[in-house]
Amino acid sequence: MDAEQNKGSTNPLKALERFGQSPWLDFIQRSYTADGSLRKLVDEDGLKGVTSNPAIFEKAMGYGTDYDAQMKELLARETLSAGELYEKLAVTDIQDATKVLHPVYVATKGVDGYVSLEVSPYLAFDTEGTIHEALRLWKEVDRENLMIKIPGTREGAPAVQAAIAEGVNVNVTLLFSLDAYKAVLEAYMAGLETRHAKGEDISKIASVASFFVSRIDGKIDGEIDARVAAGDKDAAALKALRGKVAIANAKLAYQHYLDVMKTERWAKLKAAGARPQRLLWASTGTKDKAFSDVLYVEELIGPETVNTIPPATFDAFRDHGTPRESLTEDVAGARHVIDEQARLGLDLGAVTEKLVVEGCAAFVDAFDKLLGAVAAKQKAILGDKLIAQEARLPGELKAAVEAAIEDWRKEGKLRRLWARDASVWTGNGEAKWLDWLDVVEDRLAHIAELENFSREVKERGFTDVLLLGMGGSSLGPEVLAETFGRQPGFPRLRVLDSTDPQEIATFEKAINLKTTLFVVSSKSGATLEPNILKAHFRVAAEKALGHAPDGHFVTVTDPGSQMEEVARKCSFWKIFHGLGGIGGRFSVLSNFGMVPAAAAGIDLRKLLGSALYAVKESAASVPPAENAALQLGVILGVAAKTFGRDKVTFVTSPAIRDLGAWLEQLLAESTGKRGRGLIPIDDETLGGPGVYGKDRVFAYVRLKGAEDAAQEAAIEALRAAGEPVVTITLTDTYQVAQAFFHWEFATAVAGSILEIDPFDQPDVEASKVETRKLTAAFNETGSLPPEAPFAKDGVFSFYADDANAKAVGDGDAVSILKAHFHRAKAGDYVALLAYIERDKTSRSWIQALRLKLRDALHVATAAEFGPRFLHSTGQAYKGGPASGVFLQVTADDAADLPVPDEKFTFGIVKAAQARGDFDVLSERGRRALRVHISGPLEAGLKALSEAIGKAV
Ligand SMILES: O=C(CO)[C@@H](O)[C@H](O)[C@H](O)[C@H](O)COP(=O)(O)O
Ligand SMILES: O=C[C@H](O)COP(=O)(O)O
Repeated sequence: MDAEQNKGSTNPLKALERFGQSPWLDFIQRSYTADGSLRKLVDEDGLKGVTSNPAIFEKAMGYGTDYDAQMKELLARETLSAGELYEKLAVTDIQDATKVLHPVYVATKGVDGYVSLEVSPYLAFDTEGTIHEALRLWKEVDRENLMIKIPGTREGAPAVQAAIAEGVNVNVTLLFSLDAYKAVLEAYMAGLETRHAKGEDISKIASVASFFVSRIDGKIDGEIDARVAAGDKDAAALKALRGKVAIANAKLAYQHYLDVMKTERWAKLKAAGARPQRLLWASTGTKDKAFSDVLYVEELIGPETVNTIPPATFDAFRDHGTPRESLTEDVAGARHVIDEQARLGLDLGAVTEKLVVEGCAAFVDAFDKLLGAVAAKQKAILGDKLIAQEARLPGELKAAVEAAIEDWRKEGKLRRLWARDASVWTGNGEAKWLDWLDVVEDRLAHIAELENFSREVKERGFTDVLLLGMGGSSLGPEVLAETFGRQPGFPRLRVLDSTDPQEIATFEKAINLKTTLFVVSSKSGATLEPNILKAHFRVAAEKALGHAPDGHFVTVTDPGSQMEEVARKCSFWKIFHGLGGIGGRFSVLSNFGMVPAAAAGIDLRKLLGSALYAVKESAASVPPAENAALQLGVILGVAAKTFGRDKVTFVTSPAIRDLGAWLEQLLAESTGKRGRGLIPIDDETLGGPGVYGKDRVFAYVRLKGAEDAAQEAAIEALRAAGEPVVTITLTDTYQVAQAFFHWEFATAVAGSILEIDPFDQPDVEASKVETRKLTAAFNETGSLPPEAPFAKDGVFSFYADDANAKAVGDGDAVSILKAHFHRAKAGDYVALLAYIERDKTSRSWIQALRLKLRDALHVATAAEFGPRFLHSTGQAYKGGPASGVFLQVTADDAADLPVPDEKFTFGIVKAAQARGDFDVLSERGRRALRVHISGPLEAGLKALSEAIGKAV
C-alpha cells in the first residue's frame, strides 16, 4: 500500500505513512505469526516491520506450549545445548515473520519489511564476538529482509561498522545518548565506505539506529520526583521537565541525522546507492500512567523514521492516536529542555551511561531466564536420556550454594570457563588444559578410525586386551572394563596398574599371552610403571609366541612422547595419540578411554553419544540455575571451603561400582593442593548417620533398576538425618560416559571455588622424583639406601621420621598403633596405604579394617593400594588439607620378578615407590607411620588387623 492510497485513512497507524514514519511492532510470538494476527496488522494497520529482543523472546518462549512440538522434533534428531536449541527456535520464528513481512519489503523496495534478531546479549562488550555472531546469524537466517541487532555500546560500534562492510543489515540497539548515536551513524557510514571501496554493492544495505526513549524519562522523572519530595529549591523548574527530557533528546538526535544527511560525505554515499540509516524510536510504551498512553508515538513522528511499538501501545494508537509531524516541532524548546536538565543537575549524560549498562544487564537477565526455561523444557523432553541429579542440602549450605550459583550467573563465569579464561581459577596455566571440554565432539568426528580398530581387533581373534598404565591412563579404562564386562565376539579387557610382582604374575596367568593385545597407555610416555610393564610383557609374549610380538602391542600416548618413539622402534601395531591439552584424569573420553573401549567392543557411538548430552547440559548457554554439573561443583566447593565438609563420600550401585576409583583420582588429584581440597572417600560401606562426623558430603551415584537395597535405605536415613546428599541417577550403563563429563565439569568448577589450579599435580610429581632417586641409587649400588625401624614387634617393623616416631612412642605394636590412630580428631581422616597385591582377599581385609577404624574413631577412612593410589589420591594426601593420618603397609614379597634390561626388580620398584611416597608425606609434615610385615603375608595382615582392633 502506498502513501497515496493511505490519504484520508481513518486508521491513525496507517496515517503515519503520510508523515514518512513506518510503524514496526516490538513483539514476536510464534502463535501470533502462525494464526495470521501478524499478517492482519500488515494488511489492516500498515505494519512495516518487526523487532525482537531477548526480553521479547523470553516472554514468547519462556511460557506456554507454542514451542514444544519443534523442540521435541529437534531434540529427537540432534543433541543440542539450550543456546543452540533457542537459536533454532528463534531462527524459525524470525524466518516465519520475514515471510509475512516480505511483501512489504518488495513493495517499499527494501525500505521496510524487516524483522530484527538480536545477537547474544552476553556479547554486548565484545567486538570480535559480536562480529562473529552477527555474520553467523545473518547466514543462518538467510533472508534479505532480516536485520541483525547489535548493541550500540563502545564495543558494539566497531562491530556495526564491520557487519555493514560485510553487507549485513543492522539494527543498532540500546542507544540512549546523542554521542553514542553519533558514533553509530559514523560507524554505519564508515562501513558503507569500506564496502564501496571494495567495489561491492551498497544499495541493498539497510540499517536503523534504535534510540530508546521512555526509559530516559523513567530515570529522570524518578530523580525529579525524589528531589521535589525532598523540598528541592528548584522544584517548579524540575517539575516542568517531567516527561520532556526523553522526547527532547530524541528530537536532537533527529536534528543530527538531518545535519549528516546534508553533508558531502553522505551525498557521495547516496550517489553510490546508499540508503540512510533511519532513526528508530524504541522503548516507546508509556510507563508513567500520568502521561498519555501514546505519548512516545505522537511526539516522535517525522520523515524517514521508524517507531517500533509494543502491542498495547499499537492498539492504543490505532484507537485514539492523533498523528502530526511532531519531530521537527519546537526544536528550540527541545534544546531548552536539555539545557535546563543540565542546569538543574539532572545529568542526562550520566543517566544515559547508566541506562546502557542497565539495558545490557537487563537483556542478559532476560536471556538467562529464557535459556533457563528452554533448558528446563529440554530436560523434561529428554527425560531419562539424561542422568538426573538431585541435591538434598541442609539449610545453611543450601543458601550458600544458591548464593554462589547466582554469583556464577551474574559474573558470567560459566561463559568465561568455556572461553578458556584462566582467571576463573588461579590465572596460571589452566587455559591450556581445557581440551577435554570438546573432546567428545572431536572423538565423534573421528569415530571411523576407532570403529575400524574395533573391527580389526575382533577380526584378529584376540582373547584378551591388557592395558598397562597408571592413574589417568588406567582408571577410566578400568571403569569401562568393569562396567561393561566382556562383549560378545570381543576380547576381555583387563587393566594392570601395579608393580607388585604377585599381582603382575596373577594377571599374566589370567591371560593367554599368545592372543593378548597389549595397550601401553601413558600420556607422558615417561611414567615408570607402564614402561617396565611393557618391557616385562614383551618378553613374556615373545616367549609365548616364539617371535617378536610386534603386532600385539599398541600405545596411546601424547604426540612426540618417549613412548611413541619406543612404539615406532618396536614396530607396535598402532600408535594412538592423546591430546596435549588434556590431563590424564580428564582423558577418559579421549583416546585414553576410547581406544581400550574400542578394543573391548563397547559401542562407541552410544558411549560418546551419551557423553555428548553431558557436554551440552553443561554448555555456556545453560544458566547456572539449570546447569547440574556446575551445581555439583558449587556444592562440593562451597561445602568444603565454607562448611568443612570436604570428605566427598561416594556411594555407587554395584554394577557401576568402579566409577568410584575414577572419581577418587579426579577429585583428589584435581583439588588436593595448597593445603585445600576435596578428600574422596570411596567404597566405605555406609553406616547409620551416627557413625559420621560433620565433615561429609555424600555423592550417591545409582543405576536405576539395579539399586542396592541396603544402599538405598542407608542413603534415605542420611537424608532424613539432614546430611548433605547429592543423588545422581543413571538409567543405563552407557551413561557412565555422561557421568564422566558431568564430574569433570563439576571438578573444574569446584577447583574455581577452592581457588586452586585443578589441572596440575605437583605432589604426584614429587613422589615420582623421590622414587626415581631411589631406583637410580639401586642401579648404582645394587641396593636401596639403608633404613632402620624405630621399633619392632614380632613380624612388624615400624618406620617413621623423627617427629612421627616421637609422637607414637616405641612401645609394642598395639601401643604404637594406638598412639598413631588416636591422633585423628573430628574432621580428620585415616588412610590405609597398602603396597600389596590388590585382590579379593586383600580388598576385603582392608575394607574390614577401615570400617573398624571409622566406627571406633568416627572419622572418614580411605583404603588404598600402592602404587596405584600414588597417581590418584596420593596428590591430596600430600598436598591437600593436613587432616590425614596415614598407615603405610609394606610386606616382604613372596616372589619377585626381574625388570628386563634393568638391575632393579619389580619388588625393588614397589619398595622404592613406598619409600618415596613416605618420604614426601613426612616432608609435608603429615602424620604418617609405616609398618612392614615380614614373613607370610596372610598371617601378617591378620595379625595387623588384630593389633589395630586392640589399639582402637
Ligand atoms: O531495540 C529495539 C528495536 O530495535 C526494541 O526491541 C527494544 O529492545 C525495545 O523497544 C525496548 O527494549 C523496550 O523497552 P522498554 O519498553 O522495556 O523500556
Ligand atoms: O594420572 C596419570 C599418571 O600419573 C600416569 O601418567 P601418564 O599417563 O603420563 O603415564
